[in-house]
Amino acid sequence: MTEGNFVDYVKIHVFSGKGGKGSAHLHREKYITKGGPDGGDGGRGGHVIVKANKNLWTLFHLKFKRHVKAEYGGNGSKQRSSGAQGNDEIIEVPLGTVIRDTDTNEIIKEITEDGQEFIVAEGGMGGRGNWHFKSSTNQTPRYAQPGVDGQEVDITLELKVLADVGLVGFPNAGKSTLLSVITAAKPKIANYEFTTLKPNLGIVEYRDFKTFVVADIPGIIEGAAEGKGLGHRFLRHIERNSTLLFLIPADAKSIKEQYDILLDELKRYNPELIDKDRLIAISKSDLLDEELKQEMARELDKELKLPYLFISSVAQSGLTELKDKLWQMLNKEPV
Ligand SMILES: Nc1nc2c(ncn2[C@@H]2O[C@H](COP(=O)(O)OP(=O)(O)OP(=O)(O)O)[C@@H](O)[C@H]2O)c(=O)[nH]1
Repeated sequence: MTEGNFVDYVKIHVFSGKGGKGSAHLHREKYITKGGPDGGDGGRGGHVIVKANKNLWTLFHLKFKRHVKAEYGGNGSKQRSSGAQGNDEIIEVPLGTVIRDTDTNEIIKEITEDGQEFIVAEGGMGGRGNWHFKSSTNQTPRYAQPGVDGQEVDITLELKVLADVGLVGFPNAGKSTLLSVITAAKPKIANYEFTTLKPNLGIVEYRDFKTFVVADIPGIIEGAAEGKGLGHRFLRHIERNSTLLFLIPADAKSIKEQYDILLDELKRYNPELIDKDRLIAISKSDLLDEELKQEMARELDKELKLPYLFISSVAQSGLTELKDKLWQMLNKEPV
């Protein structure tokens, strides 16, 4: 799908470079005295490599790239000199990209770590020059190997969106409204297994093209009561998720109490979730006047042992601070 700059599916035809020819050069003097083949080896053809870049979040830059072709290896030449290696072609992709063989639809590789490289089409080996064969009785002095052909593959790149921030809150807390005001695009989710849960995912475009994905996690709370199957399937897709955002409406009877209930549900559901960083956003804070807000803040400072902030999707307040805070939490050095 394509929405703005968000592209999560592209097909590319890749060719690696053919290896250079080995040289069949004969050195005149040596030919007479020592049997003279001195042709060097051909260089390897360029590979086509898929490489992970953690600063990317979309396949948009590949949208119009139908073909990627790496350079041929250079031919060998006289005096045993080897041909140049063909330049590799690098296709940069975000983390979470799955590479498939377009013809068979088989997964060739999943790109999960920054800097990870995977050769999708290997450059052909260069041919050996004739000097390798000079003592061989069954080759003529003029014999040198041709370069090996490059590979030609159709690949499909698919971006599997993993959430960075999991949004947790009871129905009516304002989750959908928040997502609609802080996110720019909605990743395609139709093909994923957790579709039945209809998680609400959105991409937050943060300053300077940095982005993160926020997922409303309906399955966690409701799933806890209904049985764990569905929710667990969904959870696999939020494994990268490193921060939990609790959304609690300002008109809740007690913020602390709602938070404790949500946390308890999460813990019962999957204790590992509790290891993630947590932030509370008090939604619908436009319902509070300044005095009330300050009173509430004084209380929360005493009661809560985690950061919180007031936001309002309707009044568009506190949203920049929220994004800043989330970004900061997502990018802190691991302890
Ligand atoms: N005053 C005020 N109302 C809000 C705000 N955000 C959401 N609401 C209202 O709160 C109600 C629930 O909002 P939703 O965004 O649908 O809440 P949700 O958490 O997604 O609810 P579920 O889909 O049931 O899980 C709606 O009537 C919204 O209009 C806000 O910032 N201020």
